[in-house]
Amino acid sequence: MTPLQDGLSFEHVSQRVERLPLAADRRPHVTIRGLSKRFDNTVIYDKFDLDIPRGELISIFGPNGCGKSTLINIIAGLIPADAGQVLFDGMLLKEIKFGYVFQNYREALFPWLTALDNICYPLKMMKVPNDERRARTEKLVARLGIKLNLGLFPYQMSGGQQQLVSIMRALVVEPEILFLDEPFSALDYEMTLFMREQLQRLFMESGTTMVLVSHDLEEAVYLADRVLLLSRYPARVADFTPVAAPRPRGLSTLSEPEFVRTKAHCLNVFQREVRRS
Ligand SMILES: Nc1ncnc2c1ncn2[C@@H]1O[C@H](COP(=O)(O)OP(=O)(O)OP(=O)(O)O)[C@@H](O)[C@H]1O
Repeated sequence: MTPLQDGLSFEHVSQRVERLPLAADRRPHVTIRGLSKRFDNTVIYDKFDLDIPRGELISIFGPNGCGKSTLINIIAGLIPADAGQVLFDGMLLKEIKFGYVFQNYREALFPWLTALDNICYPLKMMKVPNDERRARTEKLVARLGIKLNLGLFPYQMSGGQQQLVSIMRALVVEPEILFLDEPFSALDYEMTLFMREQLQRLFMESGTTMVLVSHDLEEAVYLADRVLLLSRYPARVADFTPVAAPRPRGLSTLSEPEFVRTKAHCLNVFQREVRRS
């Protein structure tokens, strides 16, 4: 067993996990039409259109400040668009269940609640009875194969464990879509590698559509079914690159010729967009 921080180990995440079949149809899960957003005089999006396929993990990558976080924040309803429409299978955000994982897990968890109570919290807001809340949370943790003492408070957990609790809290409501804004950027490298495997496992287990903002091209390609490459603002889709590598992906994936080619292609598109400014 490869020991990691505070009782987490690589062993259980390295088990081969069979990928749940994707939904047979490839109709878009999210449709974005005519999205416009400006901050002061800066136009970040101008009549932006995008389809996000169902059951895929989409990484968003692009030049600094191009509008990656703005895009997921608008889709997730955290900030308003100036114009345009975002629909989820034809429904509005308020009609669906979704989750959001913030970069700053330290501020995202309630420090006075245990891991279990943090994860249960959204169910409490949904007025799910206490017994059922606990049962659903324990079932989720067991299903995901995560070894974590749920009686610990955030200050007793490593950064990775806290972020894992944040992700489980987002998943406990069985969201149709999960948004993650640079979820690992505050973690050290060892924990980042571990958490990538955890996220891949969660994605394969749940089949939830996921939209991830990443600053790390290798991470963006490694985790994604497709990489959304944005131009500088006003942002447009520079490319929406499919990543063909089979799952579960591991360290050997990084040196496979197809993976290396895909990453090089994304880097070329990125550099073209950076030079365009
Ligand atoms: N609330 C705001 N008020 C004014 N300008 C903002 C606001 N939020 C974002 N911006 C600006 O809009 C642009 C896009 O911001 P956003 O955070 O979406 O970019 P990003 O691609 O996620 O950035 P980064 O690569 O730095 O993470 C940036 O130039 C940013 O300075």
